[in-house]
Amino acid sequence: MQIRTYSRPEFDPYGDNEPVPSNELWPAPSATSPVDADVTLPGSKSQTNRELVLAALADGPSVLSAPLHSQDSDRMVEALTSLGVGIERMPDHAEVDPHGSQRRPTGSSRPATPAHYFGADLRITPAAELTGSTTIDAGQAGTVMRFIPPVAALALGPVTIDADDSARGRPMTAMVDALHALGVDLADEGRGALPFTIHGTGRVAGGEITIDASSSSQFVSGLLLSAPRFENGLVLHHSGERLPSLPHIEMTIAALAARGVTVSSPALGTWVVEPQLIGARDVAIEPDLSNAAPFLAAAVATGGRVTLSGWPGETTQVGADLARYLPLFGAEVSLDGDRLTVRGGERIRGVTLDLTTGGELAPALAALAALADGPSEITGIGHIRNHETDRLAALAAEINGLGGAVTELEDGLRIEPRTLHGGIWKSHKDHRMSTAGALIGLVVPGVEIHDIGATAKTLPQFPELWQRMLTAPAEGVSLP
Ligand SMILES: O=C(O)C1=C[C@@H](OP(=O)(O)O)[C@@H](O)[C@H](O)C1
Ligand SMILES: C=C(OP(=O)(O)O)C(=O)O
Repeated sequence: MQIRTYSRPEFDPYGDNEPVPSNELWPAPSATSPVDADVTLPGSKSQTNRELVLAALADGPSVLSAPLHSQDSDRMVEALTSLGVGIERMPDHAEVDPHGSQRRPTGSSRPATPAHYFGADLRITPAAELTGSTTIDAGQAGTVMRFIPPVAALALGPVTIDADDSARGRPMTAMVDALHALGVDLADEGRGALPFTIHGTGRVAGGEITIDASSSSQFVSGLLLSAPRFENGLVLHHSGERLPSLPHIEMTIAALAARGVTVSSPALGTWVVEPQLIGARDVAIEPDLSNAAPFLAAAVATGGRVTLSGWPGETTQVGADLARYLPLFGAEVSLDGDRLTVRGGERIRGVTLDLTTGGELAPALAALAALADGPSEITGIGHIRNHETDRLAALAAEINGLGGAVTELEDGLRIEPRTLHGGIWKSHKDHRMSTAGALIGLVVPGVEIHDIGATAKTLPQFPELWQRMLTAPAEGVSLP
């Protein structure tokens, strides 16, 4: 067992030593031959939840096409609805081709059905006035707990924001301090954590503030998304030593720009937003490239091929970096139009990787590294101890539980090559832990995942899609 000195205090990597009920175990399917599959995935969580917020604050109705439908997006829809925003599920596209070709619904001016269409489009109608007197459940969604408080501050009346027990420990101090500094009346009893109540007056003064966003980029994104609606706009400085997940901040700035809002950055770690209208706009959501990580890594793990359709030509999604990370493990990556293909090599190489910008990809890449024939070091990801679980502790515990040799570093993992064996892999209520375990289970017989249901956070179809990747490769992978 590794000595853990850095873990989140409440983290218990081995669980409570209670036996896991066998009916809650999901036997991870084994790949009996190299995977050879076409895959289609639903919309990006990060884009869906940003566009929901921006559409709610915009100057007219917007339609989101091919949004994600999952726990995280449902929590965002419920939060905005309870503040008075109109969100309507539009009738399903008339002709859905789940295998990727683009078709226009008959007799409709709506855009062609995107290849990654997995459920209703959404029409969002902003409220004339956001209303409080409500309680919002952020569930496990970091995007809800960090994007909604500034929106709630714009509402009239008290808004209490809470989260799942497992998520109440995620950092919120930067947001609490920011809102106080912006003149918002927020009662958190000095805890700097959820739950807290914001007593909105229908307006936020705005101004110049400094925060430490080193524990999550979502504080910056959350403040920028609402800033155009602050009376004096926002000048935001980040003061901490590091700033993780920069592409997610770029995604926020790009989403604002597409709605006519300019965010200037006169210096590194400073953003300026003038008070202005947020434009109404119809937006097509891209497939979730972070959720693509375990699927594309499956090609590498099995020495096979996986092709993902709907790969965007230009994107701020950090998952796009998989195209340069997977070759480090020995894969070949090629792009043909919107189809990205990953082919695994004869062996899986160990890697040295700084994942500061893409911590979200760490569970899948660490699982792949645990299957490599050489040592790996993945660093720059101390902040992922603040994700759904302490991911560094959880990955070390679960990989070591299968016979691996993983050492926790302060900001990463060192992974030595070992032959892994079957056993129980706990998800720690973390969707990316569930999918990382499934990846290892492809090539290590007898891996059983506790709580595959955790994948509902961002990809409720994961078990079916994963199974189909193995059993229906010729037809492609998709759900009707
Ligand atoms: O803004 C976003 O959509 C996200 C930002 C990142 O958060 P952190 O900066 O906390 O890592 C990422 O890990 C998370 O999954 C989604
Ligand atoms: C860290 C993640 O989620 P959240 O948006 O809840 O922070 C994640 O999806 O990997």
